[in-house]
Order: sequence, then structure tokens, then C-alpha cells
Amino acid sequence: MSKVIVIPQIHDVNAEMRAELNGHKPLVLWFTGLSGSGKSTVANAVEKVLHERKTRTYILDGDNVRRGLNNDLDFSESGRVENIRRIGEVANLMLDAGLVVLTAFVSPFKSDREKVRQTVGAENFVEVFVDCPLEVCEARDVKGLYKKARAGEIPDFTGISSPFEAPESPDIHLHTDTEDLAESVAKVLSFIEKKL
Ligand SMILES: Nc1ncnc2c1ncn2[C@@H]1O[C@H](COP(=O)(O)OS(=O)(=O)O)[C@@H](OP(=O)(O)O)[C@H]1O
Ligand SMILES: Nc1ncnc2c1ncn2[C@@H]1O[C@H](COP(=O)(O)OP(=O)(O)O)[C@@H](O)[C@H]1O
Repeated sequence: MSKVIVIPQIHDVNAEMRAELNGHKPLVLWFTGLSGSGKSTVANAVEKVLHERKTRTYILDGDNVRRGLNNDLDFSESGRVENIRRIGEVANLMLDAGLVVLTAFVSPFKSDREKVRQTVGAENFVEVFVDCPLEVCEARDVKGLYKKARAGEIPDFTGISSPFEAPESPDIHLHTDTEDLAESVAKVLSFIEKKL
């Protein structure tokens, strides 16, 4: 590709002014974990509470991203890398728009999560490890995908035929096999309280 020159445009209304108008700071809450670990469930419950508190939020997850913006990407390593890169860029735009963005993607590679942290700025990024043993996720089998993966019908399935690199020092560490949803939600809310 030939070199592209892009000069950033400065607008009169900036992120600080949007935060002032909203009455809270923006943030990216990045949920990562195996399929069925509880990313969507916890993100959804946290968003409900924040919304009731008049916080401006948006959830980015597979349904609204892999079906649309990223419907050209598969689950190969390069497909996942590009998936997370684009989601990081979208989250960054939403952050600039003043939102608390909750993302619910497997995001199995440490280096991709680190790149997102750089993209949005470390001070705006909260990594939430939704930890749940593979056996429990597989027993839940919310979408019946583990059964298909075990039968060899889905290639590159995370935890079975594709790796998951667990965060080493997540900002928030949830254990959805031993704590209930209310406990997980409370942990997230208490961590982000001082940041908003
Ligand atoms: N091969 C393979 N591996 C893992 N997951 C698979 C796969 N194929 C389809 N699915 C379903 O797609 C959801 C994961 O998509 P993500 O965009 O979050 O994946 S990734 O971050 O790019 O790794 C994931 O959704 P969740 O169950 O909500 O995590 C699965 O339901
Ligand atoms: N403590 C918990 N936190 C979140 N989900 C839980 C918990 N205990 C059981 N579950 C169940 O586990 C499943 C998680 O599914 P989901 O949220 O779709 O996971 P993911 O988005 O990571 O694929 C749901 O059926 C949910 O009801």
C-alpha cells in the first residue's frame, strides 16, 4: 500500500466537554474469557445498573460486531487479531464520544488486549477477566458450540483447538463458577466507581 498522509482534525467540542455534559468520565470495560464464561451476562447486568444511574453506556459484543462490521472475519488467528484491532478502534471512538463502553469478546491473545490498552490509553482501560474453568463452560454449553467443537464440526474453537491466554494481572478477576452474578456485578461496580 502506498503511504497515506492523514492530518488529524481538531474540533471545538472535545472529550472533556462531553464528559462535563454527561456528568461522568468515559471508560472501556474489557471483558475477556472463554465462550460461556459469562462475559455477556455480567456486561449486561453491569450496564443495567449504570444505565439506571444515568451513565451513558454501550455494549459491543459478537452479535452486533461479528454479524456486521466484522462479518468478513473468521476465527483463525489472523481473523481474531483483526477482529480485536477493529473493536479496539471502535471502542476508542465511543470513548471519545463520552461513553462507558463494555466489550464482551473472547479476545484470547494477550498481545491484542495490550494493543487495545495502548489504543484507548491505559487510564481508560479496565481489563475484566471472566474466569471460569473450561469444564464448567462446556457443561453450560449455552449455544451448543462446545458439543459441535468436540465433534470436530467447528475448527479453531477456543479452549479446545485454539488457545486462550489468561490475563496475568487483570484489573478485575471474576470467578463465575464460584461467585454468583450479583457478586461479580458488585466487584465490577466497586472497581469503576472511582474512575467515573
Ligand atoms: N471457533 C470459535 N472459537 C470461539 N468462539 C466461537 C468460535 N466460533 C464461533 N464462536 C462464537 O463466537 C463468539 C466469539 O467471538 P469473538 O469475536 O468474541 O471471538 S474473538 O475475540 O475474536 O476470539 C463466541 O461467543 P461467546 O460464547 O459469547 O463468547 C462463540 O459463541
Ligand atoms: N456467576 C455467573 N456469572 C455469569 N454467568 C453465569 C454465572 N453463573 C452462571 N452463569 C450462566 O453462564 C452462562 C454464561 O453465558 P454468556 O454470558 O453468554 O457467556 P459468554 O458471553 O462469556 O459466552 C449464562 O447462561 C449464565 O446464566
